[in-house]
Amino acid sequence: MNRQQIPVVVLAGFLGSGKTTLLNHLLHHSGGSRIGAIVNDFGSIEIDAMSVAGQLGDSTVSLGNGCLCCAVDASELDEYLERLARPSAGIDVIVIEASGLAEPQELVKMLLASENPHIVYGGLVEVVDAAEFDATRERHPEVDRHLGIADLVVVNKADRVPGDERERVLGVVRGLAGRAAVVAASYGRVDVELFFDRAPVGERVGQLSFDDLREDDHDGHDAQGHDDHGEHDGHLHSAYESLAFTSDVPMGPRPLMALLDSRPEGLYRIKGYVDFGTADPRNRYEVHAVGRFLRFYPQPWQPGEPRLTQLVLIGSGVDVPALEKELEACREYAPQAADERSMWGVLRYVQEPEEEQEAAEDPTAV
Ligand SMILES: Nc1nc2c(ncn2[C@@H]2O[C@H](COP(=O)(O)OP(=O)(O)OP(=O)(O)O)[C@@H](O)[C@H]2O)c(=O)[nH]1
Repeated sequence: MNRQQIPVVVLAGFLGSGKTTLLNHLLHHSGGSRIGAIVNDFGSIEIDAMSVAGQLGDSTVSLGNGCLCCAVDASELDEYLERLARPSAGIDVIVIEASGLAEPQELVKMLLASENPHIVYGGLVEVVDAAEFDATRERHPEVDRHLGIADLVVVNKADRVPGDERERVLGVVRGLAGRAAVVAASYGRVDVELFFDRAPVGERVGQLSFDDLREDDHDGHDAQGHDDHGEHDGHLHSAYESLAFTSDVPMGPRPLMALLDSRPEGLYRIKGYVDFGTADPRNRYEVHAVGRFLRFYPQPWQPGEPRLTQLVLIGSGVDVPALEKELEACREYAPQAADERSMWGVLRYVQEPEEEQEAAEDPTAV
């Protein structure tokens, strides 16, 4: 193999399965290897890019708003690959984190079609949420097809399911994944070597059915700049809408929790950062909802950091204008005098750091 060629690994998986968590794990455990990352967010606020930015400086680039699989042409992707693959960047491997609604075969196809001599397709890694696996397959049978073209499947969130259930899910995934390696993980903690030293790439690509990669060809709409991707029939994201919400007025913890606690079933994914203003002036609250799972992660505001709430909400069959109005109604223009009880509803969803650490380190959980 040409040693100059940098492998480009596609990291895919349904909404909230743990792609960004896994990417951060790789970045923290890359040893002497330098990783370049391309992050493709579905919503127009680049939450994923923000949560990996800072770790990589100029070796992270963000392809925001819209699924990469529906880019009109691959030129923007090529441009980023070109930038990261330049010898002066000193990068050893490039990871593309696809949006949770992207069609992986479209991305693989783009990489195979790339004329950049410095890169080589490095395989498809699919992340699966063990706790949501059955429900996701039920709604989206096409997920089976995604697993069928993967080179490595990470069955993540092993800590969230009991041992026998984990074995059952692993068995089903192995059946669907063909010859791909299948590993269980918690918080994306996979062996980094396994991730980068994927099976001989040329051989694997040769086994991908070209028809498989070609099917779903579309007429080239530009998804960039639109939050509504309804025109890409057959693609996972065709049934999803997203809302990007930004506010420089703090959010009232009580109304926001009332909204989140009664969120409709279809509102599958929420991510971003919340400013609760005087209710907790020291911390911003990173928030993640995946299905019925909801978690807040308080983090101190950095000096000079603009106090903003930035949320991306992704769902199917959601009344987006109504949701936006409800969020707007949570803004707190005239904060009450400090009332620590107002945060109780939020704190129910804050996990003790030790608890999370234990779950991640528990050898029986992986
Ligand atoms: N319990 C548990 N939670 C996890 C694990 N991995 C990720 N999470 C949590 O799941 C939520 C979503 O994780 P992300 O890494 O943002 O998922 P993602 O696939 O990048 O999400 P999208 O980009 O929106 O598709 C976050 O709250 C994570 O902390 C895990 O192994 N166990």
